[in-house]
Amino acid sequence: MERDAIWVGTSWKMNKGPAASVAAANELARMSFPAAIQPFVIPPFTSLKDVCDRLSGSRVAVGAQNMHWQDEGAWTGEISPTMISECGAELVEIGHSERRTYFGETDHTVNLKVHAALRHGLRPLVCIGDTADEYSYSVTNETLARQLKVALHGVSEDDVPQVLIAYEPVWAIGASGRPADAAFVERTHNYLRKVLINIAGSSAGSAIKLLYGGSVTQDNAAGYVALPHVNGVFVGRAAWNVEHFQALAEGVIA
Ligand SMILES: O=C(COP(=O)(O)O)[C@@H](O)CO
Repeated sequence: MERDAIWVGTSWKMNKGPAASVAAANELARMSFPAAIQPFVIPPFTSLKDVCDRLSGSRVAVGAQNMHWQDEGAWTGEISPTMISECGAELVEIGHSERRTYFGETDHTVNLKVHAALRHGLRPLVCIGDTADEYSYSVTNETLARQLKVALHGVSEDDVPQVLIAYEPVWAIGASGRPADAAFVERTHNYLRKVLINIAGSSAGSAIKLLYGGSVTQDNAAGYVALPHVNGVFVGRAAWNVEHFQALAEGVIA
């Protein structure tokens, strides 16, 4: 993975069964992406191994959408870091707002998962974000600082640069969301960088990749990436079609 690359990725969320995932992965494997871009896709668990196999040796990194923090055990329905590694994934998404809102993910479990991912050589992609209420009460920064501090608690300075952070306002995600305006993203990412430097020190805190997500499209992606401290975008709906994904990735640096 290119150290200074701009990260452009998509989670397919609960879309694409095994056949559709394999077809998409085959298309992605044939595509080229600008050298400055680090593309990644995050398929559902049922397709993880197939997608990893098809994209192995390509420029597209593959991740899982969630995981448990234990290596094994009586945790019905869960997937462990060892299972994810064995599939060939390099990344794991942790703490997406849909998991926090509907499946009981907490700052504490996010922290356990970050440590587990790093122990297993997986790159954690930690999602943080303020709710619409928090935004309207102007406590966005307080919420994000808390989420970041707990997520990275106990992570060594050496490991911190492995972590990717996606700032995704909950009010910006999905069909009912509205994209955050660029000035707000700029202010918020500046603040996040300061918090990261405060947590991890200047060198490690500056090295962490900070992505923006929430209603990113081909029209607005380049505007976000042009902002200071925005090192990429994490995209949902606008990148589920692989040709749209490629176009969005190319457009980010056009
Ligand atoms: O949830 C995300 C953004 O979804 P959009 O459909 O782009 O609003 C982000 O985590 C990518 O999955």
